[in-house]
Amino acid sequence: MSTGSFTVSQPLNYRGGKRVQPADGSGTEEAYEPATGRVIATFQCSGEKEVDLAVQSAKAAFKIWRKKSGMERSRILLEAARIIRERRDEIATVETINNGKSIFEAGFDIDISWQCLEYYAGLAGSMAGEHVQLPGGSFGYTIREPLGVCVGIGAWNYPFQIAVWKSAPALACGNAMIFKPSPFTPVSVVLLAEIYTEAGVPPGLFNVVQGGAATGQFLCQHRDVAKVSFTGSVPTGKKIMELSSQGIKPVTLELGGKSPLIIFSDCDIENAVKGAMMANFLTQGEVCCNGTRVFVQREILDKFTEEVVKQTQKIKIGDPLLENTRMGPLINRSHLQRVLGFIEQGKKQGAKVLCGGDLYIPEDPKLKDGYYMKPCILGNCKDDMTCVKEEIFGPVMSILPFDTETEVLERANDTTFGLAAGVFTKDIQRAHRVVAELQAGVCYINNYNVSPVELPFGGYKMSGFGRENGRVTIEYYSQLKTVCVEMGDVESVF
Ligand SMILES: NC(=O)C1=CN([C@@H]2O[C@H](COP(=O)(O)OP(=O)(O)OC[C@H]3O[C@@H](n4cnc5c(N)ncnc54)[C@H](O)[C@@H]3O)[C@@H](O)[C@H]2O)C=CC1
Ligand SMILES: C[N+](C)(C)CCCC(=O)O
Repeated sequence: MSTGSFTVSQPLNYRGGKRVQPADGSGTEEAYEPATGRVIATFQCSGEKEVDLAVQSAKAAFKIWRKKSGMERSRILLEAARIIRERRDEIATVETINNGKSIFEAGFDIDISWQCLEYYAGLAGSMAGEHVQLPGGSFGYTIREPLGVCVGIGAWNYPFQIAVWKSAPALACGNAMIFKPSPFTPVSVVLLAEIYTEAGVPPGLFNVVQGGAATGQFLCQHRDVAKVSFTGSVPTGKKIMELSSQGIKPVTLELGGKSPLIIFSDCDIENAVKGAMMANFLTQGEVCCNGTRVFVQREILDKFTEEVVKQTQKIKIGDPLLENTRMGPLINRSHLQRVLGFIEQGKKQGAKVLCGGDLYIPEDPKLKDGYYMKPCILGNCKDDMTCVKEEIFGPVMSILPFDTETEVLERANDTTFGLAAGVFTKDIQRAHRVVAELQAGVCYINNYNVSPVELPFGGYKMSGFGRENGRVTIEYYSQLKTVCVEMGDVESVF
């Protein structure tokens, strides 16, 4: 498969165990191949009727699935994990074509996806409640039950992985799921739906509806939807919470961030430079938990800056399907313009471009309409600059000098976001002391942006609530039933 040649299989909705044309529509959308700017799919957004059909189909599948034992569900999810592992390169290729991230990186996203399925398959058999002894031989017990039909709404930066992070725990707990990907990246999640069917889930257990805001709203408002798990921006997160509140539906919100990465002068500089690059340049910087505010202790500011600029300039940009490419195009033209706009504004406010920050035109003529830019490092940054305060969602690192631990903690926490944070130091007491003060849901010590599926992921403050991955996520996809058992006679008040 080479860039510019991929054909998308249609239709892109998936219901009742097969691809379907939506029963009704609310407009059409186009999906692009960011590497070339080519339209790869035109598709209809699902209307209210199609959303309802998807919900009815999921309800029917839920009736079958919830009756299966945890071990039965586990076996099917393990089979799905095995198929994903087997088709890793093919799925990664589709992800790269539709998202633009390098094939090298997309492969890791697919690895994390099958690992996530294996992890929740492992937990499916041990979902259990408690037994509580009460006076007089009476007792109570709790049962952890699925919620029903859950909705997943995803962003475009990790299309396949986001769909798995939501569906693996949902299905493991015995729920059904309807997933709506971002209209920018409609393609890979349909492969996931087909894989679930091949692995043996009942038809309708995992349905896909395509569309944008209107389709998303129909899903959140549907009376038979029990829960909504959302990954995306803060403004949309607020709307989803509002819509879901009408039906008292629980929500999980994985929203944006402007995370701090604190580099102390006693760190291992080589690792800190690698960490800062991991914190800023994966998926062209379009990562919610990126550590874009890089605070560097003044003693090592020059040395660190020189090295991180040197390494950033070496990043190989270009055709994302080539094995040695490390940075592909951004998601679309308007997002590219928005990211470049942040850099322009930063310059006006006094930031200094230390490298990159402009368009990149690859030599290969077929890539000339792609959305490439050179990764950017901004020096001379101040805390109140727009580029330091707002989420850019592109390959732009801001370097901010600091002097003391107390000062840097104050500045690091001075944001409405709270998704992630990182610290590089060799002083282990300081590392834990700093982490204890950081207002962030995910903290890294001496690394950044690794995401083992065994660990919970999610934000503090306006970065959202609820968690994905880790054992705790079982609680977000299940509800607790209490059963009180009387072993004696009823002592009535009346
Ligand atoms: N915390 C996390 O795990 C992640 C957070 N993000 C955040 O996502 C943002 C970028 O992703 P985008 O796709 O541009 O975000 P977005 O908020 O525009 O869209 C996200 C999803 O919500 C849908 N949507 C939009 N309006 C809706 C409405 N009124 N009702 C229901 N659904 C609606 C979209 O179609 C899309 O599927 C960034 O702010 C980023 O930080 C992205 C990835 C991971
Ligand atoms: C995999 N990781 C940690 C780099 C990013 C995951 C969160 C996201 O979907 O942006």
